[in-house]
Amino acid sequence: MAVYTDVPPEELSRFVGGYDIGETVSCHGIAEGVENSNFLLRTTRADFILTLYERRVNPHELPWFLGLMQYLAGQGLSCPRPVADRAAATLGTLAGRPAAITTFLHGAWPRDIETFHCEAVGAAMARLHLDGAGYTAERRNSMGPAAWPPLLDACRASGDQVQHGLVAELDDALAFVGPSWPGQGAHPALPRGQIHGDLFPDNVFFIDGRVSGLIDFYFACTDWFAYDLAIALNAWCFDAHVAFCPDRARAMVRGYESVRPLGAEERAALPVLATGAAVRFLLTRLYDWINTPPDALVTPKNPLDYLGRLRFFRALTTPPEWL
Ligand SMILES: Nc1ncnc2c1ncn2[C@@H]1O[C@H](COP(=O)(O)OP(=O)(O)O)[C@@H](O)[C@H]1O
Ligand SMILES: N[C@@H](CCOP(=O)(O)O)C(=O)O
Repeated sequence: MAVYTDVPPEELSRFVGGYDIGETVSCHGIAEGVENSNFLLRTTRADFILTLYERRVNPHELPWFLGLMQYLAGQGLSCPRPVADRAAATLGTLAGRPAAITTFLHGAWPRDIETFHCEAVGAAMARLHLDGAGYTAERRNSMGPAAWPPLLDACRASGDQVQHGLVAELDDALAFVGPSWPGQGAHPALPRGQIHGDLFPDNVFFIDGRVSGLIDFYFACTDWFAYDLAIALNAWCFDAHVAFCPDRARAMVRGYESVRPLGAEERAALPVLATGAAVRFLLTRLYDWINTPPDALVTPKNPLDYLGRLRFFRALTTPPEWL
C-alpha cells in the first residue's frame, strides 16, 4: 500500500478548486507503488491521478520530472500529462506535501510476462529515447554508480543478515562495475539522453497486447540510453525463479532496435550496464528491506531477486547470443 499521507476532505476540495477540472466525485488511495502517495481522483469531468510526493523525490527536481512528462506527452508519447491549475502551475502543495494532478492512463500492467510484452516495451522505450531529444534540461542520475557505495555502506552492518556473504559480494561487484562503466578509463562514453530509469512491468500499461502508456517518471534522468535497456533486461527477462529468459531478452532488443538501432559500443557495454543495474536495484531494495519498519504500510521488495540477476550478468564473458 502506498498512501503515506492522508488528505483531509476540506484540503482536497480547496486544492481541486484551484483547477478547472470539474468537481470532485471521489478520491481513493491506490494500493500500488512504493515511492509516493497516489490517489485516483474522479471529477465530474474525468479521472485523474493525484500524487503527493514523498521519500526519495527531491522537491527541487519535481519541475524537471513534470516538464519531461509534459514534453513527452506533447511529442505523442502516452504518459501522464501534468495538469495546470488556474494559475498555470503544475506543482502545488497539499497536506503539507508537494502535489500534482496528472492525466489518467487506461490499461493494466502485465502480471504474466510474455515475449511479446518484451518486444513491445523495447520499442516503447526506444521511442521515449528519441522523443526526449528536444527536452534539453539535464538531470544527473541520482541512482547512478556514484550513489551505490554510500548505499552499500548504509547496509554494511545488517546486509549479511539478509544473506551470508552479501556485503562482500556487493563490494566485489562494485569494484568490477565502477572502473568498467562507460566513460571510465578506456571505456567509451555512449549515446545519452533522457531515460526512464525504472521501466519495470508495473510501470508499463497494456491494452489488447499493445503498450497503452508508460508511468512513474520519478527516476527519469539524463544517462546512457543503453542503461535504460539494461534496467529493463533485469526487470522483464527473468522468470519467477530468477532464471534468465533469452527469448524475452532477444525480443526486447529486437523491439528496441526496430525504432533505434544500437551501436556496437552500446551492445558491447550491455553486460556491464546490466550488472550495474542489478546492483542498483539490489542496493535500493536492500536498503528498504533493512530500514522499513515492520508496521509500515508498504511491503519492501525482495533484494535477493536481484542477486541472481547480478550473478547472471556478471558471469557473461563473451557477447551473449541473445544480443
Ligand atoms: N497516470 C496514471 N494513470 C493510471 N494509473 C496510474 C497513473 N499513475 C499511477 N497510476 C496507478 O498508481 C500506481 C502507483 O503509481 P507509481 O507511479 O508506480 O507509484 P510510485 O511512484 O509510488 O511507485 C500504479 O501502479 C497505477 O495503478
Ligand atoms: N522498481 C523498483 C522500485 C521502484 O518502485 P516503483 O513502484 O516506483 O516502480 C524495484 O522494483 O525495486
